[in-house]
Amino acid sequence: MAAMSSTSPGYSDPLLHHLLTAVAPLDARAMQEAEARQAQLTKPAGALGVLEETSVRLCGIQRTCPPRPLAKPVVAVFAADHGVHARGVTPWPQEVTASMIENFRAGGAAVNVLARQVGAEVYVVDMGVNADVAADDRVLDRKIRRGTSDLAAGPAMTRDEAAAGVFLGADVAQQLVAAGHDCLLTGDMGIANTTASAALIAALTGAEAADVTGRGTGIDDPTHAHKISIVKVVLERRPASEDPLETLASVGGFEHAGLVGFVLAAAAMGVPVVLDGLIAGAAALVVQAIAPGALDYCFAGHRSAEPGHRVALQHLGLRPLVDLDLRLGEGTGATLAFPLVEAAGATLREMATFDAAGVARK
Ligand SMILES: O=C(O)c1ccc[n+]([C@@H]2O[C@H](COP(=O)([O-])O)[C@@H](O)[C@H]2O)c1
Ligand SMILES: Cc1cc2nc[nH]c2cc1C
Repeated sequence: MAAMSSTSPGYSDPLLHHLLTAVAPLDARAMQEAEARQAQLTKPAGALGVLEETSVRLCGIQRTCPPRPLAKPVVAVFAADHGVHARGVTPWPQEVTASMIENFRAGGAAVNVLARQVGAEVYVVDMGVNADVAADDRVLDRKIRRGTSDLAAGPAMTRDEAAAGVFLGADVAQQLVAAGHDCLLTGDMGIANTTASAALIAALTGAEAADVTGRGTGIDDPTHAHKISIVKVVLERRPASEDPLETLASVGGFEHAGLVGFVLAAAAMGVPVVLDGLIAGAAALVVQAIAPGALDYCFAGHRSAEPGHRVALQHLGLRPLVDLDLRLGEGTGATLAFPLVEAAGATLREMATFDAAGVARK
């Protein structure tokens, strides 16, 4: 990955337009072939449940049936800090974002362990951590600013910063795919980012603050009530006329912006994405608002215990592959779910048909 560029590409709304128009519809012929093949495989129709739909969509994404094996998965952990941290919405000090990056670098975080289990590589992308983070071949410097502004007081970032984040995230996806990665898994790290995620989810779904604001890393009842009141303040101060990029700039985080670009670019390249939890769900709502077809390239890895994630998934129309009460982020849910996506594709590639196996039909 030494070839990965350390400089930022330029950015502007025309570039965003290009990224959006590059997302093609899924390949209908490959999906029809996949459905027909599923019907020939030695099992009662539909008996592989969600794996069947997953396998069909994988064919649509890769534009071929059966789908190619997903041999080189990668998790990109988008990391950033948040001005709203100063409002006391989380019990954890902000420096935990930077120290967890060192833990990722050393291979000791949960996502590193789970990624080793499934043969995925882990990259960290510093989108806006409020600390000096050393870049190396696994920790990429894409820092826009050292943390967003306080979203309760005004916009978290400028529209240009949000667009920059989208392009930086897209650039990371492009470089990972150029390096041979064939399935992109989303991850995130950012103390206080569940507040920004709740605000994004409420803004983009119309849900009430109280229905999307959870306990994040773990907060008591008074802090939870305070966090809900902060999200309410954010929703009230937003202008009604925002477009999705403005909403991202207004209430999101730099990691959300990076994730938006990462997902859009993966879709534009025809590469499947496995989404993680609450933070990825919030970013995916921005993607849905600007390029709904890009969601066809996304699998919801899991459902987080955070209430806002349930709301986000419903609005996205995505069914989570696993539901294990995880509420960690980092890409842990996406990484755990990745083998299910690959298993779905393997059924189409490897299962015998009724004719080949000589099994009688009903
Ligand atoms: O992904 C999730 O569903 C999720 C749910 C709760 C917490 N997190 C992680 O916890 C951190 C933010 O929590 P908080 O309480 O500081 O807002 C951030 O690093 C997230 O990755 C992540
Ligand atoms: C320790 C710790 C690890 C995390 N991983 C993702 N978010 C996190 C938040 C905390 C506090």
